[in-house]
Amino acid sequence: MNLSSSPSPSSSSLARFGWDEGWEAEFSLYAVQGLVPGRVVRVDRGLCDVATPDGVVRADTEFVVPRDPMKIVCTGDWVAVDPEGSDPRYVRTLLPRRTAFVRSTSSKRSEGQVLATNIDHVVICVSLAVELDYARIERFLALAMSCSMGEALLREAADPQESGAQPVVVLTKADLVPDAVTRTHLVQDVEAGAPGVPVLTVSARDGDGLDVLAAITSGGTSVLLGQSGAGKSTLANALLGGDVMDVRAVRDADGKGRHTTTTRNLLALPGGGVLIDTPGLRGVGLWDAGTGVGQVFAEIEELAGDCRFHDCAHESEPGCAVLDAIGTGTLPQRRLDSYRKLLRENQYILAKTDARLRAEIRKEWKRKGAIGKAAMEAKRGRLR
Ligand SMILES: Nc1nc2c(ncn2[C@@H]2O[C@H](COP(=O)(O)OP(=O)(O)OP(=O)(O)O)[C@@H](O)[C@H]2O)c(=O)[nH]1
Ligand SMILES: [Zn+2]
Repeated sequence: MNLSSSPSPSSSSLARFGWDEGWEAEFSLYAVQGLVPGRVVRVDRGLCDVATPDGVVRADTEFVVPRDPMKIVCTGDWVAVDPEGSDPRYVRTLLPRRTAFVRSTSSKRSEGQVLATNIDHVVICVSLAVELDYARIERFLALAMSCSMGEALLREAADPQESGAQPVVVLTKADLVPDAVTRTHLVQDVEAGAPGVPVLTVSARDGDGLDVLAAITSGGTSVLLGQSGAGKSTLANALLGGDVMDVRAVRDADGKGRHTTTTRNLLALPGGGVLIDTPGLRGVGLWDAGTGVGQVFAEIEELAGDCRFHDCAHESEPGCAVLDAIGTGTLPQRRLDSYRKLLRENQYILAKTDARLRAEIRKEWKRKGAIGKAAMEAKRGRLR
């Protein structure tokens, strides 16, 4: 194996973990210092497993422990570690994140928990075994959108062209809806509530639609979100195919055989692309995306408190503290634009959720009405 500290020849093995020209450019500063690039596949108690051109190595995060909990080394991060020879290796720096999946830990705006970083696709899994819950799908979509906005917070010098994570809705267990026309209607229903978001049906059982999903996940890093029982693990296994063994073999490449029993939270997919599955992401449904806006843009909400008008829209109002901050340069225009975009998206989702909710309630009434009518008729029949 090539153990050269120059990233160009040795980092080609990192391509399967998502290494690209952008990361190479970000890393060049550390390459000249002889550091080795790698992607964090697992974190626990101040240590992490890092996939490097030398195989998976254990590294200590002591030198990169930040005050800010949002900057704690996380699964999905790209880092620079010591070259081989130092034991233990240390994580020397964290490359700027492209996206971050953040969960607010409380209703206070200060604390956030980073669940996974550098995600390109948020795959929202929805089971066709039960009736579609549109409000829930929309909550997951809001979450996916907040992931793309995480970048604005964590990467001040972000390229505005970078769009962040893309959501995709996968209707799982499609084999349970054998009628193609019904399946198409269900897809159209979900599409109507999620403009611009791809919606597909997949059956892990008979393999239908798996190729379409695999094509999406083959580029970049994906996470699977969804209710318990939505079929995430089954889909992950289907995407990983027989390559799970191969992944283990790579893990042993550090030759020390110390961590062979631990699980990884980041896996290279055999068809290309990377899958992140962390326990933290599993419970993400508890997160309220609506409150996320104020947390991600806390400084804007704080400024807004000083606006002359209570309901200031920060457009052209006199005495607007937000616009003042733009004027003096303390608040970047890009931040305000991102804030407005997310607020708009949130309002749109909330409005839609309410409409859906009303439709659901109406449907439930009708259903109950029908049951009541049937029961009445049955009773009458018996009396006759
Ligand atoms: N009919 C059918 N059943 C499926 C399919 N995929 C998964 N299932 C079943 O759905 C159930 C739940 O699947 P899981 O993959 O464990 O769901 P999960 O989302 O990982 O659930 P948690 O681990 O609780 O988050 C299991 O009994 C699976 O066998 C499918 O394509 N068709
Ligand atoms: Zn204002």
